[in-house]
Amino acid sequence: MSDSESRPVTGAVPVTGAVPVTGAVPVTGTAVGVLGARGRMGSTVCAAVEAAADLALVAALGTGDDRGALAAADVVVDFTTPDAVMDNLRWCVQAGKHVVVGTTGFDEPRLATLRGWLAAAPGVGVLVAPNFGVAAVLMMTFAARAARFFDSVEIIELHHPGKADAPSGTARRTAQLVAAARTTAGLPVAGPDATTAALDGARGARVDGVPVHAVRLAGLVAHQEVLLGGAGETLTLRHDSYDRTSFMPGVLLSVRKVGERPGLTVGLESLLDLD
Ligand SMILES: NC(=O)C1=CN([C@@H]2O[C@H](COP(=O)(O)OP(=O)(O)OC[C@H]3O[C@@H](n4cnc5c(N)ncnc54)[C@H](O)[C@@H]3O)[C@@H](O)[C@H]2O)C=CC1
Ligand SMILES: O=C(O)C1=N[C@H](C(=O)O)C[C@H](O)C1
Repeated sequence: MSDSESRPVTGAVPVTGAVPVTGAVPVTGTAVGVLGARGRMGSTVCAAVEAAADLALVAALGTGDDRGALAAADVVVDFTTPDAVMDNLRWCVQAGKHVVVGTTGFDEPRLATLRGWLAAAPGVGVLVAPNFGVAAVLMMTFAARAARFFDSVEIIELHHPGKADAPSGTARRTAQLVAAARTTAGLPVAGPDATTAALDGARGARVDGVPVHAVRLAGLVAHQEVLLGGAGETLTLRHDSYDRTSFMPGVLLSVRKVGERPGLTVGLESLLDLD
């Protein structure tokens, strides 16, 4: 969503640009700043923070706003773009801010860079999660556990047409988890496939060897199917986010916990006590 399509956030703090708290308003609870505050996710996060009794929204920033307005924040939440997020992260870590990152685009080189910045900022915590939906995390976890019992696995991710990237961060992470589980079990990552694709892309893209297919369709929000197939049977794990409020419990949990976890945490599952 462009900033010109910004939507209002209801609550005490009008989110029409940088919203610094100058000290005149006493802040109770954890002070939260949001980057990407006028986007689809950022605006939803602002509303969720404002509705939480133990959190206070102290800055809501979009493209071009001065990050200095984050001075009052204990925790910064970033839902911007894969192009913008690393610069934001470097700024926040150097400023000593804990960060919760929902923005996608994190590969190993990016995570390594982030670890390097964090090594120079002891005590600062950053949590990066490709999906804050609890059901989505469960779907990824179940997929990894199921992967070794089947011959084949493929992933279909389906999203709204405004999504900037493909494949989704969730699909990438799912494929990585599935591939790792199959490798650990001594199985080939890719299932049997005798097809010669007549057109590039007809068989999707491979992420760590797992075929991933991306659909962009009006009316959708965020959805994923993991298809697992064996002798005479299949298992389909499907997750649907029908509304962006589905991500808010995970975002707020992360905001509350990130300060207790110095260094880098990847994935919401680290906070969910899954075995
Ligand atoms: N981890 C999760 O659970 C979820 C992650 N996402 C990811 O979050 C990201 C954002 O998604 P949407 O909100 O749908 O996109 P969006 O396009 O609606 O919002 C992004 C906003 O960030 C702003 N922005 C760009 N650069 C900025 C900067 N340097 N500083 C401040 N603001 C900046 C843009 O102007 C825009 O308003 C994407 O990477 C998406 O894949 C989306 C949904 C859930
Ligand atoms: O852009 C989105 O909308 C979403 N992005 C994340 C991703 O790429 O996995 C999470 C969710 O799928 C929604």
